Amino acid sequence: MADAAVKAEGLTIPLIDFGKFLCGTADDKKETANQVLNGFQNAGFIYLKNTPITPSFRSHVFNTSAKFFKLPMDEKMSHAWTTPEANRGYSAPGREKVSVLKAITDVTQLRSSNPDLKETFEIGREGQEDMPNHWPKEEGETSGFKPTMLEFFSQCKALHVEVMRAIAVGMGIDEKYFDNFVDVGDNTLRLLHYPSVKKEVFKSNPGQVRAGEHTDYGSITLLFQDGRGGLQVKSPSGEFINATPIENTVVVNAGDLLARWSNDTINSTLHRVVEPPNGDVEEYPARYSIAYFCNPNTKAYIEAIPGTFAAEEEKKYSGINSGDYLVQRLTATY
Ligand SMILES: O=C(O)CCC(=O)C(=O)O
Ligand SMILES: [Fe+2]
Repeated sequence: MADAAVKAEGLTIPLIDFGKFLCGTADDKKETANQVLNGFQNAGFIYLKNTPITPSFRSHVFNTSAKFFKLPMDEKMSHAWTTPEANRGYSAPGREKVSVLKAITDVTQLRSSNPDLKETFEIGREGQEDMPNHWPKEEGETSGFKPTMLEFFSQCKALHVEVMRAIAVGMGIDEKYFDNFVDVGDNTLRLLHYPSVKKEVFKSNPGQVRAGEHTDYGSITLLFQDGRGGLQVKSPSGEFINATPIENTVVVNAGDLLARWSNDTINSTLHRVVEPPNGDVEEYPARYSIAYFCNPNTKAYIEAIPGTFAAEEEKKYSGINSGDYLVQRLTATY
């Protein structure tokens, strides 16, 4: 059994040694794969330690991200996010309101009441001619930004493939079953900055959050958080539970498309970012996190994974094109 990273109100999020999947004995590998799959089938969330992404590189990526957010607003706005199809660039605080509501009018109402207290910068697969990435100038504080982010993108892409292999092994299907579905790397690297905020802001607006409750859309999300706290995951009994940071772990959660792909045997669980837990301050410091949203290839056709249904009529969803699904979801969010 894996240790628990989080355990409260019927929510158990396992802390899994992923090194044992990558480099362990055959038994270690199978046992770890089972832990990964069980975590996604129950909490919808897992914590991974001992991934190939080193602590020193991770910290370099966080430092590089912070330098981008320190740029003047007009420079950041010159890289503004434009369309759901491209899903690249900078979003100023209040621009995106993630929400469980899908109607655009409702999202607009929500956005004007309690905007998310965050700014983000999104990077997609490099080299897509019709959707170029935005890159800050390779000079001054942001010199080295592009090679750092491209390297991180590619390390995360590789980790996605390995986590999908663990799911396959857990399911008892061919370890490489998902490889051809995820090899292109149609993923999104999102840098997040939650600016420092006075405690008073939360006190005077009980509904105020740093990021509203939502599920992610794709296959899995690799979430790298700093030590500030505030991430919460919804338990089966409906309570939001702190997903307390554990140094050098990667929080991984299943997204809606993986839930659908697994015929709802895997859970895509609601989560949000709220006022940090240690409230004995006048002002909370800034929080930084990085979400790497993994998706099946844009062109992949997604229908129930073998073994997640016994008979045709047990398939809960019709097949769908991955890219169409994601654009549809993103269109409702911005
Ligand atoms: O910042 C975090 O810890 C969570 C971010 C998140 O859930 C998202 O961007 O989808
Ligand atoms: Fe999320």
